[in-house]
Amino acid sequence: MQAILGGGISGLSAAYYLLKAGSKSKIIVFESGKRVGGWICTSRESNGLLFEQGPRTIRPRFEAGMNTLQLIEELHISHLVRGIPSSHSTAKNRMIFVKNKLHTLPSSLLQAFVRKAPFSRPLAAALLHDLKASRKVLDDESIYSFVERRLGRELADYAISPMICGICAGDAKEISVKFLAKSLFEWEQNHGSITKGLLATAWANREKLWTKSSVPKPLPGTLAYKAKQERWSVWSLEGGLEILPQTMLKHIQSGGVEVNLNGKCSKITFNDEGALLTVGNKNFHAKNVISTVPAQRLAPMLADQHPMLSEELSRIPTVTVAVVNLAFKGNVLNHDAFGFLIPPSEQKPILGVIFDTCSFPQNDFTVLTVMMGGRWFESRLGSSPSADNILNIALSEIRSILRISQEPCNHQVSVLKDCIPQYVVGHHDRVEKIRGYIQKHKLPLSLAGSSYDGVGVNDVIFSAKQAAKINL
Ligand SMILES: Cc1cc2nc3c(=O)[nH]c(=O)nc-3n(C[C@H](O)[C@H](O)[C@H](O)COP(=O)(O)OP(=O)(O)OC[C@H]3O[C@@H](n4cnc5c(N)ncnc54)[C@H](O)[C@@H]3O)c2cc1C
Ligand SMILES: C=Cc1c2[nH]c(c1C)Cc1[nH]c(c(CCC(=O)O)c1C)Cc1[nH]c(c(C)c1CCC(=O)O)Cc1[nH]c(c(C)c1C=C)C2
Repeated sequence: MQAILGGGISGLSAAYYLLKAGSKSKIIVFESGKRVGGWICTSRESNGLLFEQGPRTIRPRFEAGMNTLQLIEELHISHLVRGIPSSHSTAKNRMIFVKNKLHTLPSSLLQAFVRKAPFSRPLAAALLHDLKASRKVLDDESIYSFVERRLGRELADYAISPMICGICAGDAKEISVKFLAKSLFEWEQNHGSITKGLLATAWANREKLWTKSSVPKPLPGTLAYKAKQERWSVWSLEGGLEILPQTMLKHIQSGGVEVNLNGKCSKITFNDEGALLTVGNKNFHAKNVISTVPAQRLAPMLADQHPMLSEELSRIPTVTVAVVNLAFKGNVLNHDAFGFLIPPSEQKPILGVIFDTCSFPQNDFTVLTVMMGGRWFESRLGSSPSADNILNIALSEIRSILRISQEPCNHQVSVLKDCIPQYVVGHHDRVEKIRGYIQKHKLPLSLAGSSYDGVGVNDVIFSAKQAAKINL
């Protein structure tokens, strides 16, 4: 038997790819909760409105993005895909709230040469800063410190810090530069500055500019091809993103995969035949295990037999995010944008707001999602804020920032406990050490999911595909 821990999108994807590759063993997915999908969760209100609790948009680009689109095709749900072209207002308008004002961030190369508040200089001037700053030889550092050193403090405060909030609800002063800017960091380490590294790379690749790129090109007729032709910035699914795990569940079950809901795994003991899993009060023998549960959940399962591995896994932290979905009758927004983020230096109780219906309209309603907490959950919201408390903070902030005085017709408050891993300084080395330990001890265990190689939906599906390949 091949065991998969976790029935989120990565666990389901692992089962899907094992099945697709023709695995002959019985495949069992163990999911501790009573539903599959993990953080992908869409709810439908009684008046038909859709609320997304977790992810709502997926990027189509790069190998992992194209892979997800291929998966969508294989699941026969391409007709539900709604792409947002990069010319759309929500792709162009991403805002930050600084000093009591909303500012649209530059979204084109041209705009980088013009001064735009809250920046005191055009963004392109940061390149001069980079050329003047001396190289600092380091193994890793925080993305905030890297950007502050090389490009200046304003970029670190007003571009990078909110962006890190908008991806992992984390503090840029703690998150590794390798999370988002690995190439830029390497350019400094190898060439002395980002600019010199960029020029050296462009020069080294000058011939490839006119020949075939190494990134696979989508084939005509595929969804990835359509995404490229139509220049999608992001896409979603008509009816909500949860259709993806639901469709996948039906597909893998019809292929013979067993999905055990309420199947919390509490212990893994490796032996000569593979692994013995303790799930509730039952034991299961597996030839190998693909874990897609958060590293901190896997850690206690291995503590008795592999304390060092368990210790390293438990050092990958997570944060909790409070999500408030709000719906209003009519259009209550004065902005046509993706939404806005608030840099942590502003010390506001919310992280940002997504203007859902600007991207995907829902009849005559405005749907907004307010995100709160993250790395600052306890310090800004307290240790266990009530749902009413969270709702009131969200409403008071959107009243003051967006000037919305109308009461919402629908609302939903959710606290997503430990939902996003934090790739803090040293994360890449830690993951290497963890995988090195597994390899050295020849454990029949593969790791996938958001704790290791990327936190987006594309990343985790791709990580599950890689894990399935190893386990064939
Ligand atoms: C608020 C929010 C917004 C997001 N927005 C975006 C976005 O816009 N775009 C994007 O690409 N990504 C986004 N993401 C990230 C994306 O949602 C995640 O990367 C992805 O859903 C993670 O899937 P997973 O299967 O790896 O993990 P999970 O969804 O965490 O699934 C793991 C599963 O394991 C189960 N489990 C835990 N412990 C055990 C155990 N002991 N035994 C058995 N099962 C167990 C859990 O119940 C869970 O179902 C967002 C995430 C959040 C939280
Ligand atoms: C404030 C909290 C959060 C918001 N979104 C997320 C959190 C934790 C989660 C999230 N958003 C994105 C990703 C990564 C997807 C990927 O492909 O890797 C995750 C895990 C996408 C995203 N959303 C915003 C940005 C800048 C990004 C990065 C990629 C991209 O450019 O598309 C913007 C944004 N996110 C949030 C808000 C309020 C917001 C506003 C502009 C919320």
